[in-house]
Amino acid sequence: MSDGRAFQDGYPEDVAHCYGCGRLNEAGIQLKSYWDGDETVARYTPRPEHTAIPGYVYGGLVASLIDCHGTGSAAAAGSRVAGVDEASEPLLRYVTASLQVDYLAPTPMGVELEVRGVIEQVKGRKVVVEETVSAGDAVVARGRVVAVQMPQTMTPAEGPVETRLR
Ligand SMILES: CCCCCCCC(=O)SCCNC(=O)CCNC(=O)[C@H](O)C(C)(C)COP(=O)(O)OP(=O)(O)OC[C@H]1O[C@@H](n2cnc3c(N)ncnc32)[C@H](O)[C@@H]1OP(=O)(O)O
Repeated sequence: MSDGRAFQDGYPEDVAHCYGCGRLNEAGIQLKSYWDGDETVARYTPRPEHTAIPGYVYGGLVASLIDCHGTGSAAAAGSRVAGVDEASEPLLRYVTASLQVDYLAPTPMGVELEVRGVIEQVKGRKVVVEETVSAGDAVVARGRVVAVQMPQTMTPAEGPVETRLR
């Protein structure tokens, strides 16, 4: 995994509150994604409240990891193509247009999960990312995210962060 700034730490402050990946959302997952060669990677250990059946991870959490690793990977890939300095400048903002998830095997609790992304396409305002989620050697889910640059009309709500998160 490459060192340096996580993709999500490059989000502008006014859009850093996402439940899955916002660094300013203290109640959230705060997923961190990085380049690993041409692929992208994030690691996360689910918390007890992410339980489905005792001993197994809630599928919505797995989907959230795919979602936010996908949009983060899109931000990094799209910014790279646009010539943004990924180490220091704010990354371009991407939102989820489509999220597909296939659950291949039960996801065990108590294990660090690895999310891997492959950038399938960068085209105009759109980035497509193919992903896997693994628990140890087992691939437990596959996913696909179509991310599109955040529309101008989707402006962040006014007011303090605490109010926005209520
Ligand atoms: C910045 C950090 C934020 C972190 C975000 C974390 C992830 C999130 O939870 S985001 C929240 C959930 N997502 C949303 O609320 C988005 C709501 N949807 C929208 O705002 C719009 O529909 C949006 C932006 C996705 C697409 O807008 P629009 O400008 O109409 O796109 P449009 O110009 O038609 O399409 C662009 C490309 O995307 C494709 N596309 C658009 N929607 C979809 C879709 N649902 N499925 C597949 N492809 C799609 C189009 O086909 C087009 O591709 P191509 O260029 O190859 O023809």
